[in-house]
Amino acid sequence: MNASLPATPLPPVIEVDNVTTAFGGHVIHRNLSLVVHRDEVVALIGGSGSGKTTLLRLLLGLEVPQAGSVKIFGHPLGRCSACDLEHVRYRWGVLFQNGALFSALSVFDNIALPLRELQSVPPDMVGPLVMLKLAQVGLKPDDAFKRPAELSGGMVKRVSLARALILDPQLLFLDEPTAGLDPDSAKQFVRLLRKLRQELGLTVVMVTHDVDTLFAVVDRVAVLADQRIIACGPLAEVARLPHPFVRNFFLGHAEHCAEDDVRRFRLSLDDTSEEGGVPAMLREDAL
Ligand SMILES: Nc1ncnc2c1ncn2[C@@H]1O[C@H](COP(=O)(O)OP(=O)(O)OP(=O)(O)O)[C@@H](O)[C@H]1O
Repeated sequence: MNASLPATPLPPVIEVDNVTTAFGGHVIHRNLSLVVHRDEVVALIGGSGSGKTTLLRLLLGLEVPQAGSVKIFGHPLGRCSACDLEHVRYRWGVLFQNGALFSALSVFDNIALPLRELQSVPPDMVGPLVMLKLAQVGLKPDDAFKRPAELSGGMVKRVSLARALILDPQLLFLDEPTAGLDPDSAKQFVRLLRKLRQELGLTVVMVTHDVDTLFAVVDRVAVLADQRIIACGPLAEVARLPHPFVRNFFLGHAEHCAEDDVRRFRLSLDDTSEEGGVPAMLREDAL
C-alpha cells in the first residue's frame, strides 16, 4: 500500500462541492469541499463538534446541505430519485460507531439482513455468503449462532463489518472503527481493515481519532476545522500543518509521520512475526 497517492488519481467516487450545512441558525459547514478517488482510504479528523458525523451523514444522504452539492459515484444525492438513491445506496457499506447490531438477532441474521432485504440472491445462497463474510472478517463458523450480547467489543466490530460488506460494496464508510476497543483489539481490527482493503480494492472514508489507524491504512487525511476541510493530503504533509487542532492531534507523533516512517510501520504490520505488529516508535513507552 502506498503512503501517498499515485501520480494520476483514479476517478472520483465522492465529490463534495462548496457545501454549507446548518441546523437552525447554527452553521456547521461553510463552503466545504472534498474529493475522494476510487481505491483511496481517506480519514476525516477534526475536533469534537467540528461536524465530522454531519459530513458522514451528508455523504450517506441522511442530511441535505443548504447549499452546494454531494455526488457519490457521479450521482448528485439531493437530486437522485428514490430509485437512483437505492441503486447508489447498495454500492456502499457502513460501519457505525457502536456496531448498530440488532440485539434480538443472531450474528448470522444480522449479517444476512441486507441480503434478505434486497432479495438480490436466491435464499439458498444466503447461508454460504454469510459464512464467507464471517470468515473474511476473522470470525469462526460457531460465532454465527451467538447473539450480540455474547460478543466482545472487537467481535461486534467484526460482525458489523461483515454486514457492511455483505453486498460487496465498492465504498465503505467507517465511523470511529477502533473506538471502544482495547489497544490489542484495535490493532487487530486495523490489520483486518488493511487486509480487506488490499483484497477487496475498497474506497474507504473513515472518521477517526486514532493516530495508529492513520499510520496503518490511510492514504490521505482530511482535516475538518473552521467549518471546512482546511487540508487533505498524505499524513506527512498534514501532520506538519501549523493549525492548533492539527498540532494538538499529532502531539508526540508528528516527528514519526515522514513517508519513510509510515512505510516502515506498514511493512511491520505485514510482518506477523513481530509482537502486536507495532514498532517501538509507536509504543506508548517510546513516546
Ligand atoms: N440534528 C441536529 N440538530 C441540531 N444540531 C445538530 C444536529 N446534528 C449535529 N448538530 C450539531 O452540529 C455540530 C457538529 O456535530 P457533529 O456530530 O457532526 O460533530 P463531530 O465532529 O462528529 O463531533 P464528535 O467528534 O464530538 O462526535 C454540533 O454542534 C452538534 O450539536
